[in-house]
Amino acid sequence: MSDRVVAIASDHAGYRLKQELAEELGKLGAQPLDLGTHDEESVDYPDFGRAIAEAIENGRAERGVLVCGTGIGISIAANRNPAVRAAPCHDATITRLARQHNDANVLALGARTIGAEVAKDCLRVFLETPFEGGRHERRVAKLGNGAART
Ligand SMILES: O=C(CO)[C@H](O)[C@H](O)[C@H](O)COP(=O)(O)O
Repeated sequence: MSDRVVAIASDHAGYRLKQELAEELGKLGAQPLDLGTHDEESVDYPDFGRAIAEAIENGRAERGVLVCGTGIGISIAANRNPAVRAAPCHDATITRLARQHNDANVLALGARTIGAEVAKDCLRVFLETPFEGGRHERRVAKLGNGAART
């Protein structure tokens, strides 16, 4: 994989896993763009979902990774931006399908619901799996998202 920019962000619950995944991104050949949070002090996940969405929308990052306690709240926040297709994932299989069928451009993970090794598996699959296109192209187009396919 080339050194594409992948934005990464979390709330307090996801902070530690976010740090591990930022390091993992480098090992996978991507360039992490860390949009916070920067410690475990309590913060609000919508602020970080929005930050990732803006980075995708304005082209600062090609993809995004979000971590909160469950991956749910922060993905809901990111998905309010039409440039984003954020998928909350809990294993490699669902992550693969999120790329192949949904062309997900943001991976959302729950630091309180999955372990670090599973999260790293999800990250690798998220980066390596191409969108299948074909029948899925039409369906993704109907989502109305304007983001480029990557
Ligand atoms: O999972 C989350 C949102 O879907 C958040 O990361 C938090 O874990 C959740 O909102 C609970 O927050 P807390 O203040 O850490 O109890």
